[in-house]
Amino acid sequence: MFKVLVSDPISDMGIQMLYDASDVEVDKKPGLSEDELVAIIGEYDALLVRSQTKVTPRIMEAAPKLKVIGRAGVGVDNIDLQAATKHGIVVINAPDGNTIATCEHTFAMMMSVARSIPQAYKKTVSGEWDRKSFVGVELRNKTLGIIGMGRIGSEVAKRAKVFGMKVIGYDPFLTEDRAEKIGVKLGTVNDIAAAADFITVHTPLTNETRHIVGPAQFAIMKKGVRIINCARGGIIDENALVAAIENGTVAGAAFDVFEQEPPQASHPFLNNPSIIVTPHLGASTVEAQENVAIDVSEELLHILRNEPFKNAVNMPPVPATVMSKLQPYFNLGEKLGLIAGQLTEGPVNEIVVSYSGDLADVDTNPLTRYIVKGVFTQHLEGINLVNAMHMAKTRDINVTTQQSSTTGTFTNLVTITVKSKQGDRTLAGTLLAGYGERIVRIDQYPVDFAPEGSLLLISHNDKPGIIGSVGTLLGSNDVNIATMQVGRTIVGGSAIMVLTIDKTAPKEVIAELEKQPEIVNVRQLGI
Ligand SMILES: NC(=O)C1=CN([C@@H]2O[C@H](COP(=O)(O)OP(=O)(O)OC[C@H]3O[C@@H](n4cnc5c(N)ncnc54)[C@H](O)[C@@H]3O)[C@@H](O)[C@H]2O)C=CC1
Ligand SMILES: O=C(O)C(=O)COP(=O)(O)O
Repeated sequence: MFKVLVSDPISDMGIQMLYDASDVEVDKKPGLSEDELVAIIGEYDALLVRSQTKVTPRIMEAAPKLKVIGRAGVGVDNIDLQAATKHGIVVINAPDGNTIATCEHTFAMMMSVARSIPQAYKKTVSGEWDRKSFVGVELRNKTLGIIGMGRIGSEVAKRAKVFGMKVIGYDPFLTEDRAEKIGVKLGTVNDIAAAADFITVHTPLTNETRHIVGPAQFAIMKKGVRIINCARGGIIDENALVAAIENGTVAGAAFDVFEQEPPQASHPFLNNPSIIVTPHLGASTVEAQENVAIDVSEELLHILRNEPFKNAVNMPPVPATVMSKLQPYFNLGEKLGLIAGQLTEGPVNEIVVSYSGDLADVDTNPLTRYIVKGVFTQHLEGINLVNAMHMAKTRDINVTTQQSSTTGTFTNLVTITVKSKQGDRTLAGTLLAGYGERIVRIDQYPVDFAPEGSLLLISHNDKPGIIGSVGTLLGSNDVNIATMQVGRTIVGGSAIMVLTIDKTAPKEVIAELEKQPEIVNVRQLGI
């Protein structure tokens, strides 16, 4: 039974599939402190959050069973991604479900700041009929500057065009083609600052975007500009904004997010008549909350059940075209790693992977992850696809890959060499049409077997009678041989025997085998 902790208010309708799953138990405990979370997180396999729960390294250290943190929303700045990767915890988000809600909230804020709706409402309900103080501005023919043209920024741009606004956009990933398609002029942050009547930001908060709108930008803005932030507190420098309102440059601002949430009562925005605020409500619609909870629950179930999942935040994304080419090789890669890892003596220094044939011209990084995970599986506790590369890096283990279109005998070939001080071990495998995964080389020996079940790898001298004596010894100990393969490079030289056996051979039987003349060593491998 998988235990899921929901530590923020998340739509019940959206997580219905978790309640319905027979292998999942859901606990809803919103509003826990870090200490309270640390005390209970150890029993959970999954944690589901929005933006309130700060998922700190301390919480992850106390969570040996935690496999996945699901963020029902976009921003993952409340989750320590580095710590999650280190602990092998997959972090997923639901990036699409709240785009429209946040875009519409941005528009609501823009309209509100253009027409002073919250200020006018406040006066009107207090009994004052003040029609003079609230003369607004129209959006039509005004210039809107958008910093961050991703999902939300692009939707804002579309709506602005319908309102008759000119739009200038800045985003390092916005191509001229795409900008033209959505009718947006490209510009820099300073171009936007100098030309815009309204400026809205839609980037994540990163080192580059922190205070991307600061004193230097306010200094070149047009008088009467209005500023909107429905993305993250800190993208716009809060103090510089207050100063720009005081010196008459900025006519008004609308903020849904703050550098510190919730803001302290003394925060300068809270008693400034030119600034309107909402308490991080961008994604708070019934529809968005249902969407994000459904999306994240679906992925969460896949991860808990070890099923393929789309993209995780702390793993590089794999385009669908690459995924369809690579997926058939994942199992082969992991098993090659698993066998090579078990054969290697002493600490691993380096892993060299070479891909050839069909794998020559595809991004094989995701497959390398499976191989590296396989190599470490028997040696490092908690290794998984999320932390495999991180584990290698933090242990100074070089992972290098090569690609070549030379096919040789096989249409595709994955060869891995695991290097240690005690020597190198090399394995090669292929996907054979109609036969599935085959291991076709161990060190210098050509072999051909399916990597499954229990394997016995026997290094021996190529002398008559050895195969018979191995068979007799195993048979008399009730160990049934399913398949047997012998590999040698020269007649009478050193050779290996690969046996697939129906059940694990007892230790005494392995010891007995090792005593046989001409047998050099015997390794039992689990795959
Ligand atoms: N107020 C709220 O409740 C909500 C706030 N958000 C915030 O909105 C942000 C944007 O969300 P989406 O549009 O869904 O994300 P997105 O990932 O689709 O778009 C973000 C865009 O910012 C761009 N960007 C990154 N660094 C930049 C830089 N230095 N300068 C200019 N552009 C840069 C990226 O290239 C990307 O196109 C999220 O990161 C989140 O922080 C999202 C949902 C709800
Ligand atoms: O999705 C996001 O990035 C948001 O900021 C929404 O946050 P929330 O889920 O409403 O706490």
